[in-house]
Amino acid sequence: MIEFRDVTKRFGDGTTAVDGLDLVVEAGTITVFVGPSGCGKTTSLRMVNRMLDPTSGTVLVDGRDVMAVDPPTLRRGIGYVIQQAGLFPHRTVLDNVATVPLLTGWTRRRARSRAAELLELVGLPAELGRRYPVQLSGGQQQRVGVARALAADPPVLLMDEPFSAVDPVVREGLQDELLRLQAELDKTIVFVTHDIDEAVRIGEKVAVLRVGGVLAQYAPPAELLARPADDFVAGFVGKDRGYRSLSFLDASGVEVADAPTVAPADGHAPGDGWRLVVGADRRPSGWVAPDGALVPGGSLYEVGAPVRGALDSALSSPSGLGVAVDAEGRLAGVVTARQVLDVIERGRG
Ligand SMILES: Nc1ncnc2c1ncn2[C@@H]1O[C@H](COP(=O)(O)OP(=O)(O)OP(=O)(O)O)[C@@H](O)[C@H]1O
Repeated sequence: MIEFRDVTKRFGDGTTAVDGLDLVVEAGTITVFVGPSGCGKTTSLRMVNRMLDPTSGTVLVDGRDVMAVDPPTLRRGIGYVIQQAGLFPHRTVLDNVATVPLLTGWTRRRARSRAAELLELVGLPAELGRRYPVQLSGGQQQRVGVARALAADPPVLLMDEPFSAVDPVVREGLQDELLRLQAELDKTIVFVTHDIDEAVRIGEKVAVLRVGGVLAQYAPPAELLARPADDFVAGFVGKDRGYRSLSFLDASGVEVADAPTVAPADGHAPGDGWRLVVGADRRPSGWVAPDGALVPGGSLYEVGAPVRGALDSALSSPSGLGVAVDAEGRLAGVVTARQVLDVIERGRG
């Protein structure tokens, strides 16, 4: 657990970067600090591992005031990942990851074998270990950065805009990977970003800061989107927050109905209404229109997934019927947008 108790940081030139921050980061969770440029996110993060010291107030890690622990000892228990990974350019990928274990006195052999395990853990092929950082893509470098921070198996991980230098598709992949890793490793992670979409996607709790380093709201993402504390938070979480909040409501309340289906081999004769093309494996592959034309399907959604996927499936379907599948991709049934909206309305209670 990490606790900020009335923490203020003022720099020599009089800038107040963080102002009276009170906040508890629960152990084993991902907490995201988000806010506009200059709102004190990085400053707050750096007070956890003593790259900066507070002007007043206390930062505690597992109940201990960080000021009472000498920085090298403190940092051994705290991994740190930054934008563009911050890898050593003249060391191989494997040696980059092995750096911290070597510093803590491991033999070279043991450190390298741990590094190889970690590369696998973050989803990188072993042969990349022999390359130099410059020979990797941005996304691969970020993975190496994460592997390096995990090398000493620290209980706490600080991540400062780790994925902001990569394009949106790679970034989503890295976010998924982080969520997968966290499910396995159960670290206490503080993650800084200025991107609200990233914050609500990966954060279990999100702290929104405003310029001047004041905490505007600290809440789980669904609550932040549904009930912003004030106009600043509402503006920051954005205009389509109503739609985005559908990512947090599950679609299991949406009853699926049987769909009229045809087998691919049945041909595409004109007929009554739309029919879903379903193969022998029960996987849907498109629609036959009433005039017999074959039309590609809209998006599919998995039963029990967030309601956003169900609504998108219905809205994107040429027939107006969203297609639900099970975990193996087999047809479960169809839904209309109206049904999904009814579930959303009921969810408002
Ligand atoms: N060493 C310093 N000396 C003086 N002012 C500083 C120093 N470091 C940061 N600041 C100021 O403190 C405020 C908070 O900076 P910080 O880097 O924590 O913001 P941030 O929210 O992480 O911003 P960004 O998203 O742009 O990285 C800013 O006004 C910044 O200019």
